[in-house]
Amino acid sequence: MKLLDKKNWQAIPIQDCAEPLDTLPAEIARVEPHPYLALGAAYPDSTPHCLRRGVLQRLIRVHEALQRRHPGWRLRVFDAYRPNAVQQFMVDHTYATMRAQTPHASEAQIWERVYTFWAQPSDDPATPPPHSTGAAIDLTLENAAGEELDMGTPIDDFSARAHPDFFRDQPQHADIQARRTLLFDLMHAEGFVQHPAEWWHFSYGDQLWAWRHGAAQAHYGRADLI
Ligand SMILES: C[C@@H](N)C(=O)N[C@H](C)C(=O)O
Ligand SMILES: [Zn+2]
Repeated sequence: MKLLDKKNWQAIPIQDCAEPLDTLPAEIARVEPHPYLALGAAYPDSTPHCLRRGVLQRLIRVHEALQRRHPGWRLRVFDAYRPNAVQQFMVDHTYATMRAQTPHASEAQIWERVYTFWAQPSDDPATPPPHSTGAAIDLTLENAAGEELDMGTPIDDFSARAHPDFFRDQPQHADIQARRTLLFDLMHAEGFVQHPAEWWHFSYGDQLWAWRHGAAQAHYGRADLI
């Protein structure tokens, strides 16, 4: 299952608007400890809990809209800014995990699976992995009791169940599909686009956004280069 053709979106030109990275406010919940820090990823000059200013402003409006619909509920951020070195670390980690879990699979089969869910690490400023732009975010919802809602899979579940519409024709899981649809609708209303293979990944203004949005240019390139 290859859902993204890199040729389609990584060729889109980037005109970076040079907004700074801003830290997520306390009212938006975070997955703690940060999952990639916990795995040993290094962030020597940065924190994963930040986004480009305009992207964060949109996310705060999403959060306010969620609270109008469901008082006390909060967005819960799993990952936001991710330098290219961390992208490489997580791709290597996922390859090693899949290698151990499927010893009979070929290298090509495993890489195909890895790159269904991860963008290719790249040092080329013309092809930044989405999270390295500070314009992409992985997130879910929590209720007023601070409990993470059941979205059908955890974030970074690398299976077909991660597909946003996986539960759409399963009436017994209508509650899960309704929560996925709620997250999508709230994010979409603020201009975010969703990754076609992952219910939890959204972005605004990066190349993937431009491709899915039909825009001629992306607004955000690698955040460490501005
Ligand atoms: C795997 C997930 N956490 C993720 O962020 N995937 C996208 C496609 C990425 O690597 O940018
Ligand atoms: Zn993501």
